[in-house]
Amino acid sequence: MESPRAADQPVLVSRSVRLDGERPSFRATLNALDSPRTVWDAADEPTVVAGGAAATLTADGPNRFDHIRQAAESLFSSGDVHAGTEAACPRLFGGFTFHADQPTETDEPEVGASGATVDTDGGLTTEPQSDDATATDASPWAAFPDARFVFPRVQVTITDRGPWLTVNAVGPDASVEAVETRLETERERIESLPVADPETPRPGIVDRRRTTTPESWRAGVTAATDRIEAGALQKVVLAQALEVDLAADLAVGDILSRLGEKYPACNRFLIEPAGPEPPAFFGATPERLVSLRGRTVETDALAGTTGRGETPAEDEWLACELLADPKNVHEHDLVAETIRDQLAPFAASVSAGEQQIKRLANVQHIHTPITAELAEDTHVLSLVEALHPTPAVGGLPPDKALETIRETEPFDRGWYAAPIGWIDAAGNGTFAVGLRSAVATRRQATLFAGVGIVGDSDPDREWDEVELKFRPILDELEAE
Ligand SMILES: C=C(O[C@@H]1C=C(C(=O)O)C=C[C@H]1O)C(=O)O
Repeated sequence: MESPRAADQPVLVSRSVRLDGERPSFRATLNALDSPRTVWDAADEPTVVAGGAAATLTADGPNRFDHIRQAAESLFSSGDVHAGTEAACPRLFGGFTFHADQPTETDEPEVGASGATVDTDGGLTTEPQSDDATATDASPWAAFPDARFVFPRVQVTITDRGPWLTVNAVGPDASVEAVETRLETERERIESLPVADPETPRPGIVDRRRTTTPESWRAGVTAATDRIEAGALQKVVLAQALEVDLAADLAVGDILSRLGEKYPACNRFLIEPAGPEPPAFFGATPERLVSLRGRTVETDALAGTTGRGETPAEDEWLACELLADPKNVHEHDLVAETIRDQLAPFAASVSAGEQQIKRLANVQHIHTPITAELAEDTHVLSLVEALHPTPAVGGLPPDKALETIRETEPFDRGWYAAPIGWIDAAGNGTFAVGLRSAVATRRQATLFAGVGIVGDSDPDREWDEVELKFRPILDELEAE
């Protein structure tokens, strides 16, 4: 049964089926899917592993959130969807750059009425879409536009009650019959994947280049604290990049699988642009930007950091010291207050929980959970736009902080510290902040880590905090 379609409108067809047998291995599933691949694994949500692009939405510039929202609404409005369970419903996965006006090097296919570029696969072909960027481009972000969302061709959703498979198609040639046939072949393929398979060893690092020397870091932090003391700025988050050459090929499935074991409270993600050997942006971030279900919003203020102890008693001591430290509490309070202010125009009510400790394998953070009930129906991307960047990754006031970041950091943040997540047809979604992350090609990775600077920040202690925040990814790249 086909839905009516306008001749000039892309049509979306989506079908899902429950997979039988034991859940296939995460790595085997990821490795079996075509690029561009997506991984999304957030607390209290089903894990999604997806591949291929039935449609790709891209947008540039300061209005990128709005352009993607409009393009997504238009895409989903043409839907002929049978999902079987809510978790298997078709979704768009992607993200944004940190700054609004990155130079981009994408192809320019047809531009949709929304201002976003909508590129469909015209049905169910298996040709990879073309992007010009290759591993030899100077910026690791050359293949990442200001905003990019992929509507996957194949989506495997692992729920508490078992795995589901979704197959999507978009375009004038998309047909229910072709999608149902593909659903059957993909089901056979995924069900026959191994439930366990051997991991490859960590690749090892042969060379590393830090963007920032200890001297230039000290100078940058001191210039920022001078600005704060002069009253022009309250807080700024300064970051560093670390570029490493790998001794063996990067196996992103293995890295994500180990990150999941070591950082179970974090949100794992993988985003690939298109191309035969696309770069990958991946990580395990502790920070949720926002999640929206209906009119209920959940978010987190996460800022203020200390290390882990050698013993549970030392951990506890460090946590108590962190919660009593005026510098870290000030840094945290600025974030929590700003998030509440940013949500206020949308909300009938906003409430913040108790300050608590979020304890990860490498660090401990101060964490305040924040919830809100919206006054009216709102798309998750409108909230993303209002919240990004929070002072946990930008600063206060936002304009002065962004100016300081641009003047100080000698590299492009790209998608680091920016919103990464998913949206569905109803405008629900979850977005994380792309931290504890790297952008990598087969033999090279660039890692990012930043710290909040307030008036009494000490450059050397902040340097040590950057080191701790590189650890999650660095540990997975260094040979044992
Ligand atoms: C900027 C980063 O982390 C952010 C900064 C923190 C801080 O300054 O204490 C803590 C958590 C994050 O909000 C990063 O991990 O790169």
